[in-house]
Formats: sequence, C-alpha cells, structure tokens
Amino acid sequence: MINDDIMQMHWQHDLLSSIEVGIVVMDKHFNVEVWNQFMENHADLRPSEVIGKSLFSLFPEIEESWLRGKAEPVFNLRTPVFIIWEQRPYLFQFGTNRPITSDATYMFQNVTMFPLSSPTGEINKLCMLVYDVTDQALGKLRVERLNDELQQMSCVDGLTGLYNRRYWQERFDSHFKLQRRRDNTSTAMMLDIDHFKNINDTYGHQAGDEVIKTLARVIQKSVRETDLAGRYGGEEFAIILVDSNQQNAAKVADRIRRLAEAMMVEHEGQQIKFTVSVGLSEYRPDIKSNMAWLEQADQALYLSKHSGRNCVSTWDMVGADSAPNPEQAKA
Ligand SMILES: Nc1nc2c(ncn2[C@@H]2O[C@H](COP(=O)(O)OP(=O)(O)OP(=O)(O)O)[C@@H](O)[C@H]2O)c(=O)[nH]1
Repeated sequence: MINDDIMQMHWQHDLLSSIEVGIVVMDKHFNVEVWNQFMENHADLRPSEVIGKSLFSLFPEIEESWLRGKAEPVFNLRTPVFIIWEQRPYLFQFGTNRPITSDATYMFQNVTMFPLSSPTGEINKLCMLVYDVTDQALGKLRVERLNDELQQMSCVDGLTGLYNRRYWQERFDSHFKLQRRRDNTSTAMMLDIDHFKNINDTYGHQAGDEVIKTLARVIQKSVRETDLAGRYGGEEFAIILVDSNQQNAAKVADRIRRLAEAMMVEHEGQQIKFTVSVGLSEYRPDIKSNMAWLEQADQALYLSKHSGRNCVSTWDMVGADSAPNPEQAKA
C-alpha cells in the first residue's frame, strides 16, 4: 500500500515536470504550494525558492488587488476563472525563446484558475494553469496588422497619403446623403496644379511627383480633420469642406493657393515653383446629385483656368456674362 502511494507520487511528479503548462497551487492567501518544472524553467526560480512564499512578493508585476478580485469566484462560487491574452498579454513576465525576428519580447499567456477542494469539501486552495500562447497571439496580431494595412492601402493614395479616388468617392456619396438632411452647408472644392505638364516636361516625372506630394501636405495642413480630402486624378484634388459655406471655403482655398504659390520644391538640386487653380461650389438643396455638385466645382475650376490660373472661382461666377478678373476672385 505504501509502495503504491510512493509510486503514484512519483508518477505525479513526473507528470507535473514534463507537462508544457505552468502549474501553480496556492492557498487562499496566494502562498505557493506547488510549482512545476515549466514555472521553474521560465521564472528561473526553483520550488525551494518559492514554496511558502506569497505570489505577489515573488512577482511584483502581478497587480495584487486585481488578481485577488479575479480569483474571488474560484473560492466563493467554486467556478473556474479564465484570463486570456487579449485581456492581459501575460500574468508572469516571462521572456520568450522565439527567434529575434519575431516581435514577441515576452510570453503571451492564457491563465486558468480553478478551485481545489479538501476531503471535507472545503475550498481553500486554487490551482493556476499557465499556457504559453505566444505563437497563436503573434499569428493573430500579424493577421490584424495585415488587415489594417490592407484597409489603409485600399483607402489611401500611395503618393500623397490622402484618400484615393475610389474611397473618396464612397465617402462623398455618403456625405451627400447626409448633407441633404443637415442644416449646415458644405462646400465642394476641386483643385488642380497649373501647367503641370510643363513641370513634368521641364524637371522630369519624379520632380512632378514631388510637387504633387508637396501640395498634398499643404492641403492636409489647411483643412480640418473632418473634411474629406482626396487625390481625384493625377494632379487634381477634390475636397469637401464640411460645415463651411462658400465664403469660408474661399478663405481656405485662397490660403492653399497662396501657400502653394510660396512653396519652393527642391528636387535633385532643382528648385521648382508651382501654382494651383481652384473651383468651389456650395451645397444647395436644389442640387440633384453628388456628381452634379462636383461638376459645379469642376466648372468653377475650369473658369479659374480660363481666367489666367492661380486663382479661386466659385460656381455662381460661372455663366456670368463676362469672365471675372482672377484678381477679383482671390479672397
Ligand atoms: N509626375 C506626375 N505626373 C502626372 C501624374 N498624373 C498625371 N500626371 C501628368 O499631369 C499632366 C496633366 O497635364 P494637363 O491635364 O494637360 O494639365 P496641365 O499641364 O496641368 O495644364 P492646366 O491644368 O491647364 O494648367 C500630364 O502630363 C500627366 O501625364 C502623376 O502621378 N505624377
């Protein structure tokens, strides 16, 4: 009988040692009673160094009040408790033996705590199982990051960082539907670099790209975060200035025009100047569709081009008997 007991204890010890899961048994005060090989290997603490000691004094990184609260149902309701890595990446700050190329600097852990009952049915100990879930966690984080990047790539224009045309159009469609029910008006802006073909022809395509990027930065700095700014074509930009009437939009447009005029783009030792032309159209309830609205801004842009460029025109100037003086159009 005694031999049988010894044998069983021996097996249990082997079992606890070889299992690839951390096993910690603690009393109600979180004093350690069992500490298996997995815990020993990863914490670099032998059972003799931890048994009888409080978990919180051994591992100051564990927030005592939080873990005590978490473990309450184990003692009070006799139910297991789970802590998953998405909630808290780890309970014990263990390093990881993953390759340096992986982005894990610590072991992601899932932790289970469950009650251990005495022969009289009392719950005065809990068992904690610590699972190394680093590979699953890294896999999931990698997929999430890729999804974010894909999402970002599908919305953003690679050269300028502004919305690309497809995504801008989608957002513009929803804005138009909302706009019809809103009290505040918004203004559509079309903006185009003047004589851009000459810039490409004179300085080269890459220099042209640099000009486009510079202008995109000017636009980004000049509009609000809630505005909708996109690269609509090669050197053409479309912007919805949300909650801005034509008067306010003209101020923004002229600020962009002036900033662009003042810019000096440096590319491979070349210094490039450029200007922009702008067309504006304020939303009115009689505008039937989003594309009709944008078309008005485009016609105002066309007017700016025909008025000598480097100026801002509005839709209500289009069709006026005489073409406006571009200087008048400058806000
Ligand atoms: N560098 C560069 N050039 C582009 C890009 N997309 C379009 N273009 C060029 O932009 C030029 C646009 O020329 P046009 O439409 O004739 O207009 P413009 O020369 O700016 O003349 P106006 O608009 O009338 O002032 C063309 O030469 C296109 O090849 C781009 O992403 N990068």
